[in-house]
Amino acid sequence: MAESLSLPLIDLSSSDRISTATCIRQVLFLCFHHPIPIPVPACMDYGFFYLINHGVDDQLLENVFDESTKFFSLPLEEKMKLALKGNLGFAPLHAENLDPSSTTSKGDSKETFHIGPLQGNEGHLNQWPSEDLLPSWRFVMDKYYKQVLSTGKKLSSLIALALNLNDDFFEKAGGALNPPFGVLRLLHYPGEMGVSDEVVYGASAHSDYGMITLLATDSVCREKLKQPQIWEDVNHVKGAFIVNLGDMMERWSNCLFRSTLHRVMPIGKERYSIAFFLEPNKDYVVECLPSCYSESCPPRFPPIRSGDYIKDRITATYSAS
Ligand SMILES: O=C(O)CCC(=O)C(=O)O
Ligand SMILES: [Fe+2]
Repeated sequence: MAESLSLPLIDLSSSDRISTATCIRQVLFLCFHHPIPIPVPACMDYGFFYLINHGVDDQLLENVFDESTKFFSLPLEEKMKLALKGNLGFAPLHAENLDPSSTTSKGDSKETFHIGPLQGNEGHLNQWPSEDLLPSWRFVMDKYYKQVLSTGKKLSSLIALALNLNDDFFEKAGGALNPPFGVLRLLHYPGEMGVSDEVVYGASAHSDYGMITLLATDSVCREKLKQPQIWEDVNHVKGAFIVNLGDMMERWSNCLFRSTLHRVMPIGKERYSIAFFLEPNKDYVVECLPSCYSESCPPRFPPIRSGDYIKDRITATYSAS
């Protein structure tokens, strides 16, 4: 049985930004691997936190869940009209395997829908269900995308502070989020348990690829950096996002901050969740942040174009199944 975990709460509306950033630093600090020691209270060593007072309307979030339920209830044939193109649109059950190293060839037991940037060069690439079928879909998704993007950008300024950078580093000085690249991902898990001793994952073990993930759901699991591995349930807290960092952020921060492995197990009933992945624009070159290396702790990774890094990771998850 997985243990249940209560994560630290980060209040995005707090006026004490320095204390909030310090708390974020404690939560995300990768104390196991980094040579620069920071005292971390054991209870903070999670890599995930709840984000409250984040500015996204509760009602809007509910509307997104409703629209998502309506979409995934459509006949497969209808959904396949919007099949993934350039990683945007619908991916059916078992199309993706989030753990390409696993021997489970069936792929994850979930279906997804991706919405990318609404404006700019990429804006026209999104696929939208027909208005006859889902008249409110586009309006609701559009509004949610904008609100959650704004939340992600505010959070990025706290993460910058937590990394001893100016709070506008990601938006202005570094230019990574100017413009940002965000992907809204709707997920539906049918909850099938598999037969006999076959292992079925809703989402197999993975860490996210990008910078910051904001997740709205009822539960998710994460793995401790501990042997033997212990999986613990992360409970749903009403009105809070579950936040974790992706591998790009770990790399960017020279492993000062961590991404954390997590997975979703089928529970025998349907489940919906809504993830938002915030990433730098595709042309941004991700190289060790100025505050994250020193003579004794040089950069561990070569610079890489954000778009190339994400593309390689996505290709691996769809080709493995
Ligand atoms: O559905 C969830 O709770 C988690 C989904 C997830 O980890 C992902 O899409 O990367
Ligand atoms: Fe994930």
